[in-house]
Amino acid sequence: MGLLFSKVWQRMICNKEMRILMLGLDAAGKTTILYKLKLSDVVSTVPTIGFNVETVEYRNINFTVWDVDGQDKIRKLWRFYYGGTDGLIFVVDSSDRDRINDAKEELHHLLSEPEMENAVLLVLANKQDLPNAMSASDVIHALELQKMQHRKWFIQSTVAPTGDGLYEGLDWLSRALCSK
Ligand SMILES: Nc1nc2c(ncn2[C@@H]2O[C@H](COP(=O)(O)OP(=O)(O)OP(=O)(O)O)[C@@H](O)[C@H]2O)c(=O)[nH]1
Ligand SMILES: [Mg+2]
Repeated sequence: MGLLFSKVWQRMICNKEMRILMLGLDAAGKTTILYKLKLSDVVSTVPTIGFNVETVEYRNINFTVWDVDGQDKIRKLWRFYYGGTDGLIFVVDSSDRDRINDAKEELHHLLSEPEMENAVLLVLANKQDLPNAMSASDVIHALELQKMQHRKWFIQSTVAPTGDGLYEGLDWLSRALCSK
């Protein structure tokens, strides 16, 4: 698995600085995914503002995961740290039917930010191993992805702890970003 991922990252090197942000509700699987990618050591920091930021730097790629709990003050901070995001990875707990609507609202709120204007969107329908998980097409409808007219997006089913689907998702992202 490590080898496959390193190939994906090799392809992501296209002589461009890239900012990739990974977000999603709490417990969606973001940290698990970040570790699974094992690019190098994940740097986890708690800045004075009091929330977690996890970053991975690999050549031209800056990969950042923010703890987001729907607070507007955190969204305002992205603006401070980042001029714009090239790729947004939005992680969903597909088994959490109770909160899929919250995830939808969070996603659409995020995408309405000016910094996200040119971002391509990769949705990871995570936790597909759980018996009650929604399928990727259920997640498309629940998140109303089909309504997005002007954004390049892709959905991928994943199981973060085994890495299933991550390669395919990142492969799409690298192609989408390098052809931008
Ligand atoms: N069954 C199953 N469990 C998963 C999967 N992905 C993550 N988990 C578990 O879900 C829990 C939350 O995962 P995290 O990676 O900590 O989630 P997170 O998005 O980083 O959560 P916050 O840091 O709280 O925002 C952990 O117990 C993971 O082991 C998956 O695909 N399947
Ligand atoms: Mg986390």
